[in-house]
Amino acid sequence: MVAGAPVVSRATLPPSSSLPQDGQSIRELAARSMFGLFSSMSQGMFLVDKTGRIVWVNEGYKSFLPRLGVASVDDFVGHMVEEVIPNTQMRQVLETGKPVFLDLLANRAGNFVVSRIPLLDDDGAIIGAIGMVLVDQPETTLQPLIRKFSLLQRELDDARRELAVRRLASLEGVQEGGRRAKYTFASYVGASPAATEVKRQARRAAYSGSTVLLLGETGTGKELLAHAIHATSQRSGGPFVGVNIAAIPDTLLEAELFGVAPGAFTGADKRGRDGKFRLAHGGTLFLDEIGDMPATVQAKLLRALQEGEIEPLGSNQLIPLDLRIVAATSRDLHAMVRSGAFREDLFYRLHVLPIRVPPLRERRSDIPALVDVLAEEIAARGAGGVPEFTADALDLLAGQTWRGNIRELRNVIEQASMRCDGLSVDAQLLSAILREAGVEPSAPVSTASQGLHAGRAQDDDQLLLRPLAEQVAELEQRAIAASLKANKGNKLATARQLGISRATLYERLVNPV
Ligand SMILES: Nc1ncnc2c1ncn2[C@@H]1O[C@H](COP(=O)(O)OP(=O)(O)OP(=O)(O)O)[C@@H](O)[C@H]1O
Repeated sequence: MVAGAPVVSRATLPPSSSLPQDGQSIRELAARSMFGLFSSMSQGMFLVDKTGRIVWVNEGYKSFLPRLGVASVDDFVGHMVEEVIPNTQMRQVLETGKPVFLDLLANRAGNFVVSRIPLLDDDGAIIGAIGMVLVDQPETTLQPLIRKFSLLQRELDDARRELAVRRLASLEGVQEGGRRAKYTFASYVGASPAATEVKRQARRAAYSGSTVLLLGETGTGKELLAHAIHATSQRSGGPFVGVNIAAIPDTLLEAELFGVAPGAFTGADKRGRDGKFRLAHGGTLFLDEIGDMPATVQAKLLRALQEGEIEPLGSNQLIPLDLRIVAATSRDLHAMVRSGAFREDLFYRLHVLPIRVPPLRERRSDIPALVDVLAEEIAARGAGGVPEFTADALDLLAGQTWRGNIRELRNVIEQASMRCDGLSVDAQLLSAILREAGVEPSAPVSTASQGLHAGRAQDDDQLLLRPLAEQVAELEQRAIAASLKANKGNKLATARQLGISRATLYERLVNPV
C-alpha cells in the first residue's frame, strides 16, 4: 500500500458501476492509479525493498543513469540505493517510515527536486519505498518561477516602502518641498519593454551607492525616478534634497549648493546658511538640469566630488560629504562636452550609472494605463468623478508625439477632465484640446491590439533610432502576444510556433526584456 493513499469508506462513495464495492479493493485501485500517475508524471521513479536494494526502475529514470555514471540498468537494479545514487536520504525513509514529500538532492548527476514515499504492508510494516524525481535541474527549470517570485517580492517591498513614506509624510506634515522621497518605483506607471527596462536599471542603481545620471527628454519621469531610487536605496532613511539648477540664478547657485559661512560677506546672513549638500547629508542630493550649471560651479562641484568634501562660501572649513548624487538633464550632455560647454572631467564623474529614460512615444502601449492613473489622481485632487476615456480617445492619445511627454499628457487629461460632459472623454474633445494647445493631432494608433507599440504613427522613423536591443525586445513581445492569441493561450503550441523552448517562452513572459 502507498502511505498516504486515500482511505475511502463505503458509506461516502457515490454509487458507481465502475468502482469496486469494498474498501480494500478501492484502496488497491487508488494506490494502483496513483502509482501509475506518479510514474508517468514524474521525471523518473524507482522502487527499493526494505533493505534498500533497488528492485525496479521506470523508463523515465533510466535516462538519468548515464549522468549517475551507471552503464546499464543491470548495474543499477539489484544494487543498494546509496551505492548508485550518491547523497540519497532513502535509508532514513526506510528506517523511520516517514515520507519526504519534497527534498533537494544534489549529486554528480546534478540537482533534483525529489520525493520519497515509504511502502507499508497491511499491518503498517515498512516493506520498501518509492523514489521520484519531480524536477530535474530546478536551478534552470524553475528559474522563471523564482524570478517571478522575486519580482513580485520587490514590487511588494516597493509598495510597502511607498506606504511607509506616505505615512511618515502625513505624520510629519511634510509638504511637496519636504526632504523625503515622494515616489517609489510603484509610482512609475508602465509595463512596456522600455518602461520595464528603465525600472530595472534604476532599481539596480538604487541598490548600488554610486552616482546616477538620468538622461531623457523633459517630462519623462526623471525626477520621479530620482525619488524612487532614493526611496529604494540604503539611504532611504536619510533626506532627499532636490535642486533645480535651471531655476536658480547663476550668482546664487554656489551659495545654494555649498552654503555660506556665518558673516561671510557684507549683506550675508549673520548666522550663515546650510547649502543643499549639507542638508542632504546621509541621503540623496538630486541635481536636476545639471546641463544648465555654469562653468564656475561645475569646477566647484568637480572638486567636491573628487575630494569628498565641500567648503561653504567664506569658510575655510572643509565638511566631509556623505551622500549620493543623482543628476538629471534633458540636454545632450555628450554634445555639450564636445562643444566645451560642459566639463569633460565632471561629465565622467557623473556618468557612472547613466540611465536613459525613454520618451512617451517609445512606450505608447503604456498610455492607457497612464491615462487611468493620471485621471484618477486629477479627480482625487479636484473631488470630481474619474472620466471614462472612450476607445477612440485612447487611440488618439496613443498616436501623438508627446514632446512634453507625461507632463503634457497629464495636462491634456486635466483639461479633458474639466471640460467633458458627464463622465466621458472622446476623441473629438481631445482633438480640440490639442489644437488649442497648438498641436495638430497625429493619426490615432489602435490601443486595442496587444501588438500596440510605438512605431505606427508618421513619426515612426524616430523609433528606429533607438538601441537595437530595445527594439528587438519590443518585437519579441509582439510576436509572443500574437502567437499566444492565435494559439488561444496554449503555451506549448506558442513555443512550437515561435521555434523556442517552453522554458524560454516562460522566461520571456516573466522577464520581458
Ligand atoms: N511613469 C510614470 N508614471 C506616472 N507618472 C509619471 C511617470 N513618469 C512621469 N510621471 C509624471 O509626469 C510628470 C513629469 O515627471 P518628472 O517631473 O519626473 O519628469 P522630468 O523628466 O524630471 O521632467 P523635467 O526634465 O522637465 O524636469 C510628473 O507629474 C510625474 O509624476
